[in-house]
Amino acid sequence: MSPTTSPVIVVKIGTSSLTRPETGVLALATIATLVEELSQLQSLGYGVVLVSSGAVGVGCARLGLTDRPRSIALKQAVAAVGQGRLMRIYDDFFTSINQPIAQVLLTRGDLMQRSRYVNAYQTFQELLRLGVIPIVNENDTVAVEELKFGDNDTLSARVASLVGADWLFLLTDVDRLYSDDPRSNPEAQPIDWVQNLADLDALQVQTGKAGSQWGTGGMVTKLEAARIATQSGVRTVITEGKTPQNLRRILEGEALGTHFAAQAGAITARKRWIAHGAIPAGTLYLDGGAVEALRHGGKSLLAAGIVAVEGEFQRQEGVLLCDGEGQSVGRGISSYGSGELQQILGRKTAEIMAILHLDRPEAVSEVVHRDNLVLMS
Ligand SMILES: Nc1ncnc2c1ncn2[C@@H]1O[C@H](COP(=O)(O)OP(=O)(O)O)[C@@H](O)[C@H]1O
Ligand SMILES: N[C@@H](CCC(=O)OP(=O)(O)O)C(=O)O
Repeated sequence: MSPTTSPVIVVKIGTSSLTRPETGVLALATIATLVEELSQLQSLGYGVVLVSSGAVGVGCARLGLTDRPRSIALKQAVAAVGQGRLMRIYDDFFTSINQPIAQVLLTRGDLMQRSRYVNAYQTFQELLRLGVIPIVNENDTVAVEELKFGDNDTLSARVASLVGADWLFLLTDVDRLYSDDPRSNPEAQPIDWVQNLADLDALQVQTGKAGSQWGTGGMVTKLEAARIATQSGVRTVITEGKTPQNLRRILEGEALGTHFAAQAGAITARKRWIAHGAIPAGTLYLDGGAVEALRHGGKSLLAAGIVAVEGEFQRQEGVLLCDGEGQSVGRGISSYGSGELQQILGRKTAEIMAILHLDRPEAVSEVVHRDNLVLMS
């Protein structure tokens, strides 16, 4: 895969910024300004990807529904109405300033298999090379529960990870992250810089549960998005959507919004797929020695260090790695299926040879090779 060399930014805008909360009517001035800003960034040499919510909100407004649909079928039908309207509006605005756009609708399953992930990557690369701004949303109308992103914050983070973006901007209806929901707690303190997401636990940041009336996930999913993106080496910013001019000001160095530092040691494209594309099909529980060998010894995972295997999976499927307390250690691709692993867990090479009827020690593989392993906490 040969990546584009220009810096790439992924900008996610939520329903709460695209529509007026009281009426659900489109915030046309915001959309027009966003369109102008993104086109200018594109002409300044940035690769630009827009992740836009709004299909459900716009669909509801079109159909005169005043509440967000609860049933899955109604939501999927409403999204089908709204997505077309949304793209029509974007296309009108972008076309009036000669900026080509593309619609990319994804479901979680599209990033799951390595071949589909690489395919999606190549499509984005071509679009960026052609000077097109891809506009991404979840394919809400056909997404099934098990293969859904569920919210566009984490979708945008996975897209940023997929395309190897430099920046992810999460545009919302608050100007930054606060120590608590500023709508319900006027004492909430602004947070400008997050070096490491673990720092937020120390600061006891409260995120509530839901978002605004039309939003999905609120701040919880934005923090999850920041975790996914920063682990992939993408600097992430939460800032307000009603002033899209802030994007350029931030790129020029102004301290606006909440910034999350990209984590050191950015991982390769293949490891980004292992970490954020592949869906783990099972869990391997490791003993203390194995956790230590992975975290500090730079080693591959051997069967001897596995104490339990959960789930059913085939060779070359993704697995979660956890310590004895069930805390996440990382993710990897297993060289063995779950059936074989149940037979060889805790065993040494000579025993594995006998159990699997192998004739030489070299035929015994590491369970997760170092190249197929991503450490995460
Ligand atoms: N700690 C916090 N800091 C800032 N906003 C918060 C916090 N906790 C909860 N929120 C809420 O998150 C909302 C934004 O999420 P959401 O409605 O899902 O927006 P969007 O549609 O942009 O995704 C804000 O309106 C705010 O009320
Ligand atoms: N895919 C859905 C958006 C889901 C979502 O995350 O919404 P939001 O919290 O407004 O970004 C839609 O287009 O309505």
